[in-house]
Amino acid sequence: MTRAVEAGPAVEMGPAVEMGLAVEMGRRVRVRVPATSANLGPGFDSFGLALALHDEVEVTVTASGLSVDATGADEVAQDETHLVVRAIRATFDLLGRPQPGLALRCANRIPHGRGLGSSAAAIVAGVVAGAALTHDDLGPGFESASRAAPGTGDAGTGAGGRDGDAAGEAVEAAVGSRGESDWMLRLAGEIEGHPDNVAAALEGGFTVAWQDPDGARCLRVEPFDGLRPVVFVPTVRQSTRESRGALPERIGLPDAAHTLGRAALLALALSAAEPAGASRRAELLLRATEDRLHQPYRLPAVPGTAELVAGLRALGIPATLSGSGPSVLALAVSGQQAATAVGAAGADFSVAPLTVDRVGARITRFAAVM
Ligand SMILES: Nc1ncnc2c1ncn2[C@@H]1O[C@H](COP(=O)(O)OP(=O)(O)OP(=O)(O)O)[C@@H](O)[C@H]1O
Ligand SMILES: N[C@@H](CCO)C(=O)O
Repeated sequence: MTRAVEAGPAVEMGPAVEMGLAVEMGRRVRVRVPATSANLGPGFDSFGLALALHDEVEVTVTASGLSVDATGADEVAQDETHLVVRAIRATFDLLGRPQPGLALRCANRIPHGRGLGSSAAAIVAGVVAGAALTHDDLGPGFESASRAAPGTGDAGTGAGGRDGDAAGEAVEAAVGSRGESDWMLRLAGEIEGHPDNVAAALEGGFTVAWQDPDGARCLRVEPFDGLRPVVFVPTVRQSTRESRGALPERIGLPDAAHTLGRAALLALALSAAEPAGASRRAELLLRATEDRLHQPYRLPAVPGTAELVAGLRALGIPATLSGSGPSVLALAVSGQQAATAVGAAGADFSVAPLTVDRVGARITRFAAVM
C-alpha cells in the first residue's frame, strides 16, 4: 500500500524549463489544496496527514501588477510578500519564465498559525498554479488524472479512492502520484523550510517525508479506511517559527531511541496494509503517538492544549499536538471514537471532525486563454 515512484527505481523528475517564454495573458487556473497535520507525535519534520479542509486559489495571468482578492477569517498582506504569490514567482523563476502580472482570488478556510499547515497549503497552491500556468502536461500523474472526464472520479473516501473527494467535486487533475523525486515537492519544501506539511498537501493521505542533499522527498502511504481525524482549534495562535524556538538543540539517546520506535510503529499502524481491527488499532496508535522529541518542550507553553491532549489520551484516544501547535489532532479509529473525542473538548476549542484527504493538491479548473 505504499507508493514512491510508480514502479522500478526512483526517476529524477525535473521541470520542463523554457527559458524566456512568456506565459500567455488571460491564462487561468484554479487549485484546491488540503490542510495538513504534521508530526503526528513522534514523526517530527517527517510525517504528514492530509485533511479534508481546503484552501482554494484561482490565478489569472495579467499584463502587469498584482491584485489579491481573499476571503477568509485570517488577514494576510496582499502584496508581493503574499505566500501564494511568492510561490508562483519562485516557480516561474525556476522554469525560466518572465514574471507576468497576476490576479488572485483566494478562499482561505484553513486557520493560520494553528498547526494545520496553512503556510504549506499556500505554498503548494502557488507552486502547483505556477506549474499549471506554464505547462499543458505536468508529468505522469497529471496526464493520467486529466484524461478522466471531470466528475467521473470515485467520490467516496475509502482506501485507495484517489480520483475524487468527499465533496464529490469534479477533479480535473490530481497533482499527487508524481513520485518521490518530484520537483514541486523540492521547491515547496525549500520555501517552507521543512517537508512534512508540503508533502501531505501535494500527495494526500499519509506521507513520510525526508530531506536528501538535493531537496525534499516523500513516500505516500494509504491510511486505513476507518481513520477519522478530529482537530481541535483554540483561539490562540502560535507561529511555527516561535514554537521551533522552544526546542532543544540536542536530544539524549534514550529519548531518541524511544521516539524512533514509536515513529516506526506509527507508520505501520496507520497503514491500510496493517489488518488490525479498530480496538487493536486504537491501542497501537495510542502507544505509537508518544513522543519525546518536541511535544514535551512545546506543550508547557500552551496549557489548554496540553490539558486536552492528556484528557483525550486518558480516554484511550490517540491525540497529539497538530504540527507545531497549538491545535490538537486526535487520530480516532472509528466514527464512534471520533464522537467521544468531540465530546471531550471544552469551550476554548472549536472542534472539526474531518476525513482524510486521499487526493492531495488538485487542479479543479484549467483553462487556456479565456
Ligand atoms: N492562504 C494564505 N495566503 C497567504 N499567506 C498565508 C496563507 N496561509 C498562511 N499564510 C502565511 O503563513 C503564516 C502561518 O504560517 P505558520 O507556519 O506560522 O502556521 P501554519 O502553517 O498555520 O501552521 P503549521 O506550519 O504549524 O502547520 C500566516 O501568518 C501567513 O503569513
Ligand atoms: N514539523 C514542523 C511542522 C510545523 O507545522 C514543526 O513541528 O515545527
